[in-house]
Amino acid sequence: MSKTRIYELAKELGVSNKDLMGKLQGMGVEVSSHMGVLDANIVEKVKGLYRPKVEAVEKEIVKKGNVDSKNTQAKHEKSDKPFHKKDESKKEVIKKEENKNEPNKKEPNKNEAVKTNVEKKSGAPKPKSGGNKKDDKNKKGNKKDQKVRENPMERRRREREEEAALMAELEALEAAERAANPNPVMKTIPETITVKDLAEVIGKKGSDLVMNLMKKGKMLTINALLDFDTAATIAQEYNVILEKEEEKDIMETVFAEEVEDDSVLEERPPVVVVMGHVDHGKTSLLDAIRHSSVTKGEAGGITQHIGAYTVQIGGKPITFLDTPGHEAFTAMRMRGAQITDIAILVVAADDGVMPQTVEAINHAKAAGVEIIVAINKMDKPSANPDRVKQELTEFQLLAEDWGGETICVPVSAISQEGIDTLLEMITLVAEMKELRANPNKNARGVIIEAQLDKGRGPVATVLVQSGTLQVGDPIVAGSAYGKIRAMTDDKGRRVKKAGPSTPVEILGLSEVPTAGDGFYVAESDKQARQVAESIIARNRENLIKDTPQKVSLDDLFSQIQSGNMKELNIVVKADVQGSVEAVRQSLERLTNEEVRVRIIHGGVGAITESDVMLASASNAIIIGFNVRPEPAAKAFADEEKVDVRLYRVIYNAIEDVTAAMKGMLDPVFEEKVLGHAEIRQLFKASGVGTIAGSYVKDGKFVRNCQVRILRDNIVIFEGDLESLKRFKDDVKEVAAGYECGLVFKKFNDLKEGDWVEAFTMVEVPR
Ligand SMILES: Nc1nc2c(ncn2[C@@H]2O[C@H](COP(=O)(O)OP(=O)(O)OP(=O)(O)O)[C@@H](O)[C@H]2O)c(=O)[nH]1
Repeated sequence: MSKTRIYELAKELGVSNKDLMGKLQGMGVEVSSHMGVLDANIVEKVKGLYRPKVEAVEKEIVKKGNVDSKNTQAKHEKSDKPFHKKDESKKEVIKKEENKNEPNKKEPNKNEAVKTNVEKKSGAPKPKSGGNKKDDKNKKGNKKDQKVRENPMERRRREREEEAALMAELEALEAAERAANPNPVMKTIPETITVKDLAEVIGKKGSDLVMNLMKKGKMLTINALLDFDTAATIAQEYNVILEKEEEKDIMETVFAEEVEDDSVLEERPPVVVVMGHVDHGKTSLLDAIRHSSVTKGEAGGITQHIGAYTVQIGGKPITFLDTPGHEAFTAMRMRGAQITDIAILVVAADDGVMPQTVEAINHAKAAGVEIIVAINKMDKPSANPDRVKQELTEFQLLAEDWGGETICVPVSAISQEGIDTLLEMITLVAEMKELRANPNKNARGVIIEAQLDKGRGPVATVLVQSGTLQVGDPIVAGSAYGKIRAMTDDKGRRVKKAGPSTPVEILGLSEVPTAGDGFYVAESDKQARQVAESIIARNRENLIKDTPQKVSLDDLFSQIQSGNMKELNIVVKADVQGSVEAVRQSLERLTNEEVRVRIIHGGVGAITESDVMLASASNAIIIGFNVRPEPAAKAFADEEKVDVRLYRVIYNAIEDVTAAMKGMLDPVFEEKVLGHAEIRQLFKASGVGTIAGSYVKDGKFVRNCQVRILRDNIVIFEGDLESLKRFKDDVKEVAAGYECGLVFKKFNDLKEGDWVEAFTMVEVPR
């Protein structure tokens, strides 16, 4: 019967001699040293004792999914198949499991462990046969016989061979691992991440990651926050490459353009503005409308004034903006607020179409707003509605009863005549326009007016455009933000909600917002504050960067080329109506396939702030004939970067616009001062004239430059330099600190002490 020494069996089982000897003693086998010899039946018993533990550990690993069952089986059957990394982890577990039983035991080195495992599974150090278990068992028996017969030399050689074979297997294992995972996994994470979340990203258990970090000397809890770089370094170990998530612009989140599905849209009331010439009855009409609804039983108040109000007509609400006039309307538009659906154009029946009526028409048209004409003061004996209708035809507003499409309603704000009809017409037009909005979402809208109330703080009237505004909503409007503390409707009643087209007064903003600013409901108070802060920062930047340039003749061509410009809007102001019409016709005729030239407003008189406002809101240029901008309008145009061109001859304006459209405007020249010289002595030379002996004080004088001569700071001559001399010679240039002789073209009336300024005209890029 074959005999096995204790140390040989210990090696075969991958346990320490001490461990094995302990086990043997427990079995009642007498052992004195690790050189002791064991009978085969004892060896089998010992192996039987160790096997369940090994198998249990293996089963556990399979259960954990660390080893796929197929692989395990294959490995039990085919020991010549290359190892997988998973086997390695299994070996680690086996080792740990065994070490647990014997805490003092030194861990065998990696290769030994691998070897032991191979031996355990195959029953032979490195069998090359792919035979069945039975065969293996037989071989095992042979091997033991062989071991017993081996002399120490042979044994060492065999061990070296086994080791080499195992090393080769290890290498193969690593290669297989690399082949199985050729590319690292890419994942994105935010700027910071908790250990737990990072574990999830790299597909590990949080506790495992904590352990790993601990081994590296980093004592972190599962909820500890890691910065991106630390997280990336850790992830790399797991073959995961991390990238930083792009920070989503909070402004984009809040201001994202709304694309609404048709199914979520519901009918909303129209928003109406009243416009017209001064004294034609805008305010009276708004009062009459409000009054008519109050007398029809609407409780509350005429007294309450919140910048907008809603009236009910046949159960259908209409919202009126309480600030009449096209300036207020365009000022809002200039700030980007498009809130009006319908404009009521008030024309006094006894006065007819007047300059501001024309402005109102053009402002409304430029905004693409539907116009309903209210022919007012019909109670007056001098009322002549037909004349009004006639005059309106000049502005492409043809009354319905004259075969056109413009609704004209004769009314009297004083006698209330026709007010009901006017309101009915508004609801009719609104229906035709199919005004709709989604009420079931966070609200958005516009600040209509705002002020600081001593007791209540910033108070703002807002018009909800979509969604439903609610008390408690975190709101942001320009640089103002806050949680809505309270809401009041136009009748002075406390309300909790306000849907589309509803005006309400709100409390709770951090500061007074600007009329025309949009308001948005944010996801949280924090987000509202962050957005407001971003807006403040952006405004600060804009102050430095300045307002963006609007369209100008100078860059018209490049804008046409880039496809940004499909329409050239122009406001024309002239000294007489004839010029306005002449210019309108000539300019509109320049329309070509690429650009439509559109005169959005034409009028007689100086260029006003209202003109600049319209131009700014409609991205238009202003052309003036024999008129100048009012001082305030000039400053306003500079501020708004509106291009204002002034001409005395219509032809020049047409020529400029034509050239601008073709990108062929004449180059622009700018004066550049070269230097100054003082005339110190005068000489007369026959055939030359007067030579001014001068001293160049600063800069330089060059041949053929232009000059202006100043006497007591008054320009007495401006023209060309005939010749520039140093002593008797003509020279190209004389620098500061040198004397020279100057001769001026066709000018000799000089005095000693006169100053000469040399300048040249240089072309500047447009
Ligand atoms: N007879 C008569 N007078 C009217 C009517 N509507 C307004 N008025 C008078 O016309 C004058 C001007 O009316 P407002 O309502 O102030 O006109 P407005 O267009 O608001 O004027 P501004 O605010 O200055 O632009 C007032 O004296 C009104 O009493 C009307 O239907 N009939």
